[in-house]
Amino acid sequence: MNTDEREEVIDVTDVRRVYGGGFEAVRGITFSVGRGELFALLGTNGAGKTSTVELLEGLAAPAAGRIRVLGHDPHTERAAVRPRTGVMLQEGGFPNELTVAETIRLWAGCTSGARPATEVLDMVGLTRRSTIRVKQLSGGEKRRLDLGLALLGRPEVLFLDEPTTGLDAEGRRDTWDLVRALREEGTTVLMTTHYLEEAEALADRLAILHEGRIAASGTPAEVTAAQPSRISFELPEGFFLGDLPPLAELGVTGHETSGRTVLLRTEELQRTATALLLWADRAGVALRGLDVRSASLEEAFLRIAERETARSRGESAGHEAADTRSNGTSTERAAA
Ligand SMILES: Nc1ncnc2c1ncn2[C@@H]1O[C@H](COP(=O)(O)OP(=O)(O)OP(=O)(O)O)[C@@H](O)[C@H]1O
Repeated sequence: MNTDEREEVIDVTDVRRVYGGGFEAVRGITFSVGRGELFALLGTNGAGKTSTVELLEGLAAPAAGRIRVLGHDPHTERAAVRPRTGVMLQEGGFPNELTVAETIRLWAGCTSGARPATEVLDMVGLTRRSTIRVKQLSGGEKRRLDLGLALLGRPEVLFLDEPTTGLDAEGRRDTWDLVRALREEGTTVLMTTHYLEEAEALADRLAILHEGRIAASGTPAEVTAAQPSRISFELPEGFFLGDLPPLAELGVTGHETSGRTVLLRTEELQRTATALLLWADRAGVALRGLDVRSASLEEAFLRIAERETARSRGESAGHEAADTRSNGTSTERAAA
């Protein structure tokens, strides 16, 4: 999409969220989502995903920063935003005694321009479960009902908080297909997920949150391209690692060996792979089990989480050291 044409449907600038006890769960995040885009928020447990989504849904006001959804403040102008958005929370909370169809009709009664219940049931694959009481649904079926309710009002913007948690593989694929179809129709989707293959499959862009801050963002390809690629192979019989050309000259930034299997990491995949294959050719050997691949989103995620955890440990160690220096005499006195 040409950036000049891009219509920002969700616009978040330097937003913070502080809970009652003073804990800062969201520490100054900035991102935007264009119309028809699917944006995924990723992060380890407690990174601040739900805290962020709740702000976008207008359920709470940010402690600082600015949020616009469809051009409005979702908290103070909730009446303008809410009818145009669909929300699937992590915990649905339906009346247990109603059937699936009754639940949809009840919600439809409060939704202007609601889709017919039969259409919603079909979209989320619950047609054959329509007369079942909600309390008898499986966890995955409840997630589908949740999604159906979020879709009732034909939302322009859809917030999905872990939409496929608890779904089996088939249910997850069905949900992906549905989300893709909605995006094709122009729905803007912001979702959180713990499934990195889900983000890789669906997201146009994503952000990885860590301790309330955005640690990485971009298209899935951009986020993974920033991580080293991997080349693995078996060392030919009679050869040792030292027989390869110097690894640094091959552009290798790290390596591991396990038995005869060698794993090389490189940020210059083409150069390293070419040099390795030329070497094998000249040496007249075959590299068995040769596997050349870019980092997956999962690898990128794990490396970013490791890096950020190390950084925050380093920062807190630095602060402790600074505290010790500033209180140095008292520590020394205590030790004395
Ligand atoms: N009501 C609350 N009061 C105080 N702290 C809270 C509250 N809700 C969440 N937190 C804290 O805020 C941080 C972020 O929580 P949040 O639920 O946003 O994370 P998350 O990324 O959605 O995690 P998960 O993947 O586990 O759902 C956590 O440390 C959590 O303990």
